[in-house]
Amino acid sequence: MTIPSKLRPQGATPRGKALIRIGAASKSFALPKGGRFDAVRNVTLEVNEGDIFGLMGKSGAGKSTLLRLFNLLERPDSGSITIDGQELTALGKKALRDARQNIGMIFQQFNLLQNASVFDNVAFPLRIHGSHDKAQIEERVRACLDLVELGDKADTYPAQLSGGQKQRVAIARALASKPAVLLCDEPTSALDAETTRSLLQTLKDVNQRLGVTIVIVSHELDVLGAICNRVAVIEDGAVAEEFALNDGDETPRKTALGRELLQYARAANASATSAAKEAAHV
Ligand SMILES: Nc1ncnc2c1ncn2[C@@H]1O[C@H](COP(=O)(O)OP(=O)(O)OP(=O)(O)O)[C@@H](O)[C@H]1O
Repeated sequence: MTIPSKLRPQGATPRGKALIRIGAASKSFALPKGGRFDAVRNVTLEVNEGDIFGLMGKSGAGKSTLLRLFNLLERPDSGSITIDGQELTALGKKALRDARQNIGMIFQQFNLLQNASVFDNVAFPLRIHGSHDKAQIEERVRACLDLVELGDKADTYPAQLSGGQKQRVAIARALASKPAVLLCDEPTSALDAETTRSLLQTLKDVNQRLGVTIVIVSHELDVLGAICNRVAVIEDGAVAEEFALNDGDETPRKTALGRELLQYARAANASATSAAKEAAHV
């Protein structure tokens, strides 16, 4: 897939620089019978520009809550959330709305507007952020739909699409405002294995060719092993360990999940290498 340069995020920082800083963030929820539950506990994390950063952990560990702190869908009780140099918790409503244009998000259940066409779903974030230039919206929506290979589906409605196609529309919508960051909450959990593979390839392309930094929550180790360069293992709302997938052989991992993930990453690497070799012989 070739991604035209006009789709590249504006103001992208050089690869390798810290783009996201979560500083000692905590989040608790009120329990129905009184008291509070600590879903995220004192998390400090850095995600570098160009990373595909995975948040892994058992069910209920706090992964989704942590991810939702990144764009203040959940506001932390304490701590800071800095994206592209802006501390989000310090921003007023309008400035936060603007800052969120730099942070796209996709969800397990796609969250598309059912009564709107594919075109209007992708145009939605542009229109609500005050873009009134029809020609510009048209150009941007078409470019985003081409990017996810759904250029021919602009006039169809979500109900007429497969799960994989719905998630592609969600990606196109998330990229419409040229964000530097894409947050993915269990993006492949509702998809079959083959559709998952092709969607992961799209996310890799978005990362490598557009330079979009990706943070992905998944309970599927094969998914994280196939696309992440760095991961954090979340246990009881805290970071149990954090590591780069390519330094796994040298450093013993602290957690069982960390060790298991490395096996998946090696398997993904081996299959990518053999696919490349096969392709080279064709
Ligand atoms: N809005 C909320 N109100 C009360 N408790 C919540 C709320 N959101 C999350 N929690 C609780 O916080 C904990 C962490 O939830 P979270 O969804 O972040 O976990 P997770 O690691 O993403 O789990 P899963 O993989 O099952 O989605 C859970 O015990 C959950 O019940």
